[in-house]
Amino acid sequence: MARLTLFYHLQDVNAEQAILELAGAADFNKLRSVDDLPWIEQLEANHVDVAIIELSSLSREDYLGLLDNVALSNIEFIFLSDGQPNPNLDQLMSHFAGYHFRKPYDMTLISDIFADFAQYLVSSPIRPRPFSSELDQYGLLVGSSAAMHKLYRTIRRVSATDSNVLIIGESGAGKELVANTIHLASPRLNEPFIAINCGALSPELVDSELFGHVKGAFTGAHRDHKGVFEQAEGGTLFLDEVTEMPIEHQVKLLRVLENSEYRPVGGAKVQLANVRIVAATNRDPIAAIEAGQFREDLYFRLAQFPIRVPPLRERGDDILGLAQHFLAYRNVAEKQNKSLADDSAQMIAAYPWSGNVRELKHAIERAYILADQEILPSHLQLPQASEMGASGDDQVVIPQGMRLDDLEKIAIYQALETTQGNKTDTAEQLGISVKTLYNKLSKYEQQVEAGESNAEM
Ligand SMILES: Nc1ncnc2c1ncn2[C@@H]1O[C@H](COP(=O)(O)OP(=O)(O)OP(=O)(O)O)[C@@H](O)[C@H]1O
Repeated sequence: MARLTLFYHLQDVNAEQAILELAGAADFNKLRSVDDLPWIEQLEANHVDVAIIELSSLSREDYLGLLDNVALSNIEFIFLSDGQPNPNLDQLMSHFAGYHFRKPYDMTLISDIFADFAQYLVSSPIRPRPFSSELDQYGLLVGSSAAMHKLYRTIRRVSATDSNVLIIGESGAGKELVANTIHLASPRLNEPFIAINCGALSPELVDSELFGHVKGAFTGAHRDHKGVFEQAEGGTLFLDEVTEMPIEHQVKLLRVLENSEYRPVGGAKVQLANVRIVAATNRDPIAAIEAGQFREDLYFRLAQFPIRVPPLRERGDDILGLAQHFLAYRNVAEKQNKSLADDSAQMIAAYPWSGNVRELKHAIERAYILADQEILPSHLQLPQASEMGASGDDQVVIPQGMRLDDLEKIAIYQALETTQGNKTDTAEQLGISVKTLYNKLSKYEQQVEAGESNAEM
């Protein structure tokens, strides 16, 4: 196995010496930054696994150079600073699940973190096997790449606390799985996990959905109704697509996050919420604030601990690994043994995937339905790069005797792809309500996971 490389860019010579002598650093080749080249360029030019960077100040230029820089996305970062507030570094941390330590540095901790990195940064090549998955799993998340292991470690750390968490990631990257995994890894795991989609709350009922109502509070309130804060009492409340909540309603969330108090509609008594909040967005929250769609004060309340979910395209061998994983689960559920042809595996590995794991999952599901035994490239129906984004010729060849519900599933997956995972647009395109779409998607997930795809009559 090749040795891992530790890049260091440090100004404090004593700290530099202490870091190089750490036991945890022993397994790394060491690469010192040179003075006459910006350190980001040096990182881009070398194969680096871990970078420890001491910054008296992180410039705006550095921040932009780091942000969404695919070349750097698989590097584990540790930033060291003198502790002076630095907005660029703060913003960077809201996108990166990296470490930031302030002076005086805890060398034992840094050594442990190096050792932790060394243990996980070993990538094992995936040998495609049709009937079993080879990927590591943490909670509900599957993946063996360095990017996923970094995510697992972040989740493990945040789960032990009661901080609010803001999960930032592209559509379909696995934000809900991350939220659910945080709950499962937290001391609240035996209490409820309640998820709501903030973009799908009906404007008239938003108070009632969040805080509940008492019987007779308004026309149609025939009995008491528990809002999501009460349903999640003692557990975790997942606020999905939080930036999609109309801005005028966001203040309602802010109030309850500030003092934990809420009052059901029509109720006389104020209730106290004991709920851990995990929120998610597929937008850049800073951009949403700048665009006037997201309250800055709510952002700061929610983002006590920001977590970035790596997009699928940054997960290396996990891409083919996930394809195998979804296929293996489907085979077990259907009691079949369909396999991926070699050229299909190559096609999956080489395909320019977006950030969306759902897209890959759907491609496998669709191909599974279309293939009799061996999944050929034509079954995958992956648009050529030149066709991506264009409407193209989307004809699906429907095998004879295909079940109506499979046909419906293909139509839903296809529509989700054309809308890039936007559920409101998908529902509209298909002529169904967003709620129906959610119900159908959650049924498909349960079918695959519980192995019941053929059980319904
Ligand atoms: N690491 C993973 N391992 C296994 N399945 C995954 C992983 N990440 C995502 N998925 C699958 O991809 C789909 C999308 O995941 P999820 O709903 O958590 O994403 P999301 O980011 O919350 O999506 P959206 O932006 O639409 O709300 C689900 O079917 C989920 O099971």
